Amino acid sequence: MFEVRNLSAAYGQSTVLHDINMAVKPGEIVAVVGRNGMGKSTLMKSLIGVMPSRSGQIMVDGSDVSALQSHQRVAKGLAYVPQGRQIFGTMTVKENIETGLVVTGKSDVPPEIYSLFPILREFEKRRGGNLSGGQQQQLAIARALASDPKILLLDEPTEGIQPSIIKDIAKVLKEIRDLKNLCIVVCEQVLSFVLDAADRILVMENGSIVHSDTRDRVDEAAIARFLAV
Ligand SMILES: Nc1ncnc2c1ncn2[C@@H]1O[C@H](COP(=O)(O)OP(=O)(O)OP(=O)(O)O)[C@@H](O)[C@H]1O
Repeated sequence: MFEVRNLSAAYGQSTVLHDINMAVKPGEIVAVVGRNGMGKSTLMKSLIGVMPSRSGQIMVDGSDVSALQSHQRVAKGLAYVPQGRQIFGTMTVKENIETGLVVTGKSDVPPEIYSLFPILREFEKRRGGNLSGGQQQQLAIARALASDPKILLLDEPTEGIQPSIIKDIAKVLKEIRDLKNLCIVVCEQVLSFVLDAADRILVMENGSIVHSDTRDRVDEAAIARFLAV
């Protein structure tokens, strides 16, 4: 179980996240949607610990990780796929995935990762920088999975990806959820992707969660209005 309680974060004097609360069950995909600048990336960065939170708790299976550094949070089961993917362009595909293995003590890429992303096995020896955007996104997800997480955080995985591949990313997230029973939190702006992938949708405006819907009872028009510029 992943729980965020009254999380706030600020850049200097400017508070960007206000009392965020969410609970994500194993096997659940929760999407946080909102327009540019509403605080989605700040939320992700605070959860993984690349940015400190100001107050609140981040609970992984009942223990608060909010005072821990990022690598310690990864050891506790959090994994992060950053916006823009941030893969290592000069390293091979295999080496990129191996960077995620460090906390597990394993040295070989688990076969299930290559089963989820067969293209990465095929391109194992290629440099990450030579992959297409969609393939790099798969690589970033594979690298995150290599740490054998309980909670997977993804920041705008569809950014810069062509529509047909966006569908594939939604499909693979659901496969990962089913295979590993993970808690998945994904920040997004692409409504079709969210409707495809998420079990629950939270809307963020100006650093607060202002609306929440389960997928089966979603009010698409209401969510679209929040996303309209
Ligand atoms: N390093 C920073 N210093 C100061 N303010 C920042 C910094 N990064 C982001 N902000 C501000 O915090 C707010 C939230 O930004 P954030 O990047 O979290 O939004 P977002 O919803 O992820 O948007 P996007 O989709 O563009 O990434 C914005 O007002 C932004 O200008």
